[in-house]
Amino acid sequence: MGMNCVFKMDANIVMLGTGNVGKSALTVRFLTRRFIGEYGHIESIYSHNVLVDGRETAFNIWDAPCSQCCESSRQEKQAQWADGFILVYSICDRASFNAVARMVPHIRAARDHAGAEKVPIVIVGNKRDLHHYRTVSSEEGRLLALGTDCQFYEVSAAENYHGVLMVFHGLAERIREARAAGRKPAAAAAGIKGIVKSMSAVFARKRTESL
Ligand SMILES: Nc1nc2c(ncn2[C@@H]2O[C@H](COP(=O)(O)OP(=O)(O)OP(=O)(O)O)[C@@H](O)[C@H]2O)c(=O)[nH]1
Repeated sequence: MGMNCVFKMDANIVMLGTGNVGKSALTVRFLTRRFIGEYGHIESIYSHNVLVDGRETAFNIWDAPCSQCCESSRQEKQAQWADGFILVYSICDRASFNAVARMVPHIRAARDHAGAEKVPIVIVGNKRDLHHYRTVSSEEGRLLALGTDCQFYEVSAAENYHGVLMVFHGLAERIREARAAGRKPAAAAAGIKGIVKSMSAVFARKRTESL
C-alpha cells in the first residue's frame, strides 16, 4: 500500500451551477456517503484522500454557494486553481440547465488552447429522484455533453451514493489522462479573464431570468 504514495495525485475540482441545484449535497455525499438535507451557504474547500483505480488521489473540492459565484476575484482564483470542473444542474430546473449550457463553451474557450489537452468537465444532472417534476430530458444532457466533449451523469445526491462516486472518480480519471497526455492543464492569463467575464455574464443573466 505504501507504494501508492509514489503515484499520489492532486485533483483540484470546482463545483459550479446556479443556486439550489445540489452542489453541496453532491460534495457532502462524496465526502461522507450521507445526504443530510440542508447544507447552509458556506463556502468551503474540502480535502479528501481516496483510492481511484488503486491510485491514491487527493481531492480538493471547492464548493461555493451560488450567491457568491458572481464575485470576479473568486472566479479568477477558481479558474486558476481548477484541474477540472463539475457543472451541476437540476433535472427539474430548466434555467439551471441553460446556465450550464452557457458555461461550457466559455470554460472551453478560456481554458483550452491549441496543443493542450482539454480541461476535463463533467456535466451532472442532479435530483434524478424527482423524475415526476423533470423538465430536462436525459437526452438533452447527453447531447450537450457529447457536443462539448464533456462527461455526463444523471444522479440523485439524495438517493444514490454510487452515482455520485462515479462523477468524482470519472473526473479524477480524466484529469489523470489529461496530465499523462500533456502538461498539467493551466489557465492562460487571457483565458482567466475570459472565464471570469463569461461566468459573471451567465449568472447575471440567470438572476434576470428568475426575477
Ligand atoms: N430530492 C432531492 N433534493 C436534493 C438533491 N440534491 C440536493 N437536494 C436538495 O436541494 C436543496 C439545495 O441543495 P444544495 O446542495 O444546498 O444546493 P447548492 O447547489 O449547493 O445551492 P447553493 O448553496 O444555493 O448554491 C437542498 O434542500 C437539498 O436537500 C437530490 O438529489 N434530490
